[in-house]
Amino acid sequence: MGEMATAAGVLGADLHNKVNNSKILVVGAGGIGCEILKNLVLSGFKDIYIIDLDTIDVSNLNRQFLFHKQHVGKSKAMVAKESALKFNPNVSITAYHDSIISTEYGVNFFKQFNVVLNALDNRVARNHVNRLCLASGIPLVESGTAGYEGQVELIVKGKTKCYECSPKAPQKSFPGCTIRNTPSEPIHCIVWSKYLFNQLFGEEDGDEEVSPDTADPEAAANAGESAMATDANEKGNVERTSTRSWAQSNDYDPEKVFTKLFHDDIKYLLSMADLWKERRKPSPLIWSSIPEIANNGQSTGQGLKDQKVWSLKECVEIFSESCRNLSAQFKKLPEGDHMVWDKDDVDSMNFVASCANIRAHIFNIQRKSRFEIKSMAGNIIPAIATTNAIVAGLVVMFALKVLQEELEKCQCVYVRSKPNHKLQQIVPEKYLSPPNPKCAVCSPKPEVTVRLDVNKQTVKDFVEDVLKKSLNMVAPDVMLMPSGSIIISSDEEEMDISRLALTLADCNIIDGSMLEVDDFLQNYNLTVKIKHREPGRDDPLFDVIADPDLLKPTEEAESDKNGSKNGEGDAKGYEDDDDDLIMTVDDEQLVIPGSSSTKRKVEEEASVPVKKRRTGNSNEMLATPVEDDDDIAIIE
Ligand SMILES: Nc1ncnc2c1ncn2[C@@H]1O[C@H](COP(=O)(O)OP(=O)(O)OP(=O)(O)O)[C@@H](O)[C@H]1O
Ligand SMILES: [Zn+2]
Repeated sequence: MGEMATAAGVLGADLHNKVNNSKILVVGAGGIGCEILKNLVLSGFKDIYIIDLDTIDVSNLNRQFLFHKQHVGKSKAMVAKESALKFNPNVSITAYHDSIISTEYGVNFFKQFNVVLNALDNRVARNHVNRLCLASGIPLVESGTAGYEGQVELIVKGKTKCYECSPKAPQKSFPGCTIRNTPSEPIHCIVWSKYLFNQLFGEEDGDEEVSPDTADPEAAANAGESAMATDANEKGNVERTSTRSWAQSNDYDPEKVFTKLFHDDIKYLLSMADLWKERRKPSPLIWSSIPEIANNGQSTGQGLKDQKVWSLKECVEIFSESCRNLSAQFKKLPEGDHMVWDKDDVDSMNFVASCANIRAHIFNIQRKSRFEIKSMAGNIIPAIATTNAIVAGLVVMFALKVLQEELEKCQCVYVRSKPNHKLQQIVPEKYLSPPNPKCAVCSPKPEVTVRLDVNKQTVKDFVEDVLKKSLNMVAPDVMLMPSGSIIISSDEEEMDISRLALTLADCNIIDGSMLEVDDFLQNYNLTVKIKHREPGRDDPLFDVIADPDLLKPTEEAESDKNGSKNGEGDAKGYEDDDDDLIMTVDDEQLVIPGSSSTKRKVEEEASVPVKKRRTGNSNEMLATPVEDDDDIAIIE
């Protein structure tokens, strides 16, 4: 009784009633999701669905307060439900231990809710929920945090921009040649070491080669001339059956592995002389005479072991030890099974940190502490419980406004690490951001151009890399227009598997071809125009361009690459999928929809009043007169 009266008292009878009768879906039961669920239960929501695919890890316990030690290893969704019910046993909570990206949760599933609240940690799932909410016409409250920064926004089809309206900063990826032949930054060595882990102990992936790449266009002229080059195959990989079988046949002996990777392969690279014409040469290391190279003044933190930069000798010792431990673990696995790299596993992390530093030394790159490597390798920004709590509070406030049909009050809100000049740390935008009319997802007739080499791209890579990884589809069907001939069918029985190995050109897909792509799971149709292009050494294998204006060779389009990189072709970077947050202060993200050249960052940096600049903007809603000049307060 008392509880009911309190809730109605705070919300008012009308909203209280709406809250009582609404049905809500929470996607994700992690840092933000737990907070949201608690807020919903305490605000009087009575019918809540929650879904999470994961189980509880020890590292979640510091901030995901619905979970305790005894829950480690159990389903997040199920435990979150049980814990939240303790606050109010009269609430109905339906929990799914499952991925939201599965066929069961299609448009009809989404349609039963009044509002969907995202509490996810990766772009793939966020894009997917975005599409399903657009397709089912259900409002979506999207949220994310990164350390002290956070963001909450409402997405309603036709009224606001969608999650995919503005291009996200491309996930970092590096050309294979840089990783394998010519690293120049610590991250290149870290990525290489993670690949090495997978080649030796993890899931072997042909895109994660660690041996010298003799097909490097920069060295093509003289690759293969050295005495050692006899074993290079036509794909440019030094033939050693596979790195793994080579290591296995040598019983993972640290000295042999070391010599192969850090001496022989480096000698081989040196033989590709063209690579070193304008670069500093790498220096091969000899196992029996590792030079004494100490921390040489690099930052050593405040004495914390993890924050010291290991000496080269220490690196080699740690490499040996972790290599031995990992191979012992690996041998215990059933035939065909493999390990999964985990930043929190001591040996896995030590292996990557030591290999990265040894390689860095060889290439004259600064070595890093284990701590720094861990955050780079895991691509981690530590989660802050308070930011999650603030964001989750805002999410539920947004949900209340949606129920009251006050969409105009749901401007995007930013939580900032430092106060702005008005001393605000929780900063709303002044207006709802309108949809981008050229959005490849929510515009009335979505269309993109994909530039690639039609003679090299295989159908399989087109599906996996372009349609799935870059355009985030789940089960695409592809028809070549205007004939309507089926190139790819998501129905396995209909699909001619032998076609996957063909190139696009083999299937008559050439420069200027038009494809109709349909993902029935997402209710998403997209027209894809193909533009033939042969990528250079450091170019991604393909790129996706949503805004046709960017293709015109005008000065502006050339000088402003924003928006031209919706998807990064070479998706072999160091990104983990649970890393990208919607909030960054990277100007890549700050593109105003509909305008290819105006960036908010630019607006703030220039002292020209925003009002003035806005009038020149082609976009109707953004051109609305503003009250004062500092309306958009997001920018660092
Ligand atoms: N496709 C998906 N379907 C359902 N839940 C998902 C999906 N993708 C991610 N999630 C869940 O979203 C939640 C995001 O929470 P959070 O950002 O706190 O991550 P975490 O994995 O709990 O912590 P951390 O990544 O910091 O170790 C996670 O519990 C994750 O399992
Ligand atoms: Zn959109």
